[in-house]
Amino acid sequence: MTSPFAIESTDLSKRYDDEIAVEGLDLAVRHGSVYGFLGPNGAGKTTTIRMLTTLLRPTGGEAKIDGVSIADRDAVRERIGYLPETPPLYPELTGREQLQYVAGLRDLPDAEATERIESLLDRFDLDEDADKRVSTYSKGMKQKTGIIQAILHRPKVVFLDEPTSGLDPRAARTVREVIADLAAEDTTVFLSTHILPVVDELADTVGVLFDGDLVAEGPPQKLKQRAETGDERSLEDVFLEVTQEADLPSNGATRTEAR
Ligand SMILES: Nc1ncnc2c1ncn2[C@@H]1O[C@H](COP(=O)(O)OP(=O)(O)OP(=O)(O)O)[C@@H](O)[C@H]1O
Repeated sequence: MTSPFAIESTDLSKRYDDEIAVEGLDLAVRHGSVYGFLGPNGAGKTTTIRMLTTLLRPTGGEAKIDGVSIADRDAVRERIGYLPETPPLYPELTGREQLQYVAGLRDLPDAEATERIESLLDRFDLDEDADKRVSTYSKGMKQKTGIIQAILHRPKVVFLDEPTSGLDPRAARTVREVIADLAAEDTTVFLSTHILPVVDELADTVGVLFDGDLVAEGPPQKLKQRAETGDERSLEDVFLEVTQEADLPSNGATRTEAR
C-alpha cells in the first residue's frame, strides 16, 4: 500500500560539531496538505528543509519524500520544488530565460514549458518585465521568479521558505492563492514562515519547532482552542506560549498534540 504521507521523517537529526540544530524530528505530512512549519529564529527550520530537500545530509534518522528515501537524491529532486530564502537566479539571464533554463533542467517539453511559464508570469504580474535581466529586478521580482521556478514542473511536494518575503500585498495574496490551488491539485506544500496569519489561513497542520524539537503540532483551529476553557486564542499566543514553555526546563516542556 502506498503511504498516505508525502513527507515522513523518523528521528531526523542534524548536528553541527557540538551544536544540535535538529533533534529527533518525526514528521508525517499528508499528500495534498499544507504544513505550516513555524519556529523562532535558529530553531532549525532551514536545516530541516535542507535535509528534506537532499541539500544537507542528516547526522541521524531517516526521511522519505513521496515514499522515496532522501538518500536517493535524484529521485527525490524529481519530486520536489524548493524556494529557499534567497532564490538561486542567474543575474545575467532575463526572467523568462531563467525560467526556460529551469524548465530545461526539469526536462519539461517545450510547448508545456512555454505554456506554463507564460501563464505563471502573467499570474504573478511579471510578464511585462520578463525580458529584463534578473540583475535589474527588485527583491519582490526576484522572489516571484523564485516562486515560479519552484512550482514550474508541478512537483509533488513543494518547500517554501518565507514565500511572501519582500512581496507587495497584491503579490502576497497571489502567493496565498497559488498555495491553496497547489493543495487543491494534490501538491503537498511545506510552508515555513514567520507570518502567522498566512499559516492560520492556509495550513491544515501547524508544527512549531523550538531548539530543534517539535514542541506543538496540530490543526490551527485545535491549537488555538484552550483545552481548559474552550476559549480561542490567536496562533501568535500559541507560538509565544509553546516556545517560551519549552525554554524553561523547570516547566518540563511538553509537546502540545492536537492532531
Ligand atoms: N552551517 C552551520 N554550521 C553551524 N551551525 C549551523 C549551521 N547552519 C545552521 N546552524 C545552527 O543550527 C541552528 C538552526 O539553524 P537554522 O538556520 O536551521 O534555523 P531557522 O529555524 O531556519 O532560523 P531562521 O528563522 O532565523 O531562518 C542554529 O543554532 C544555527 O546557528
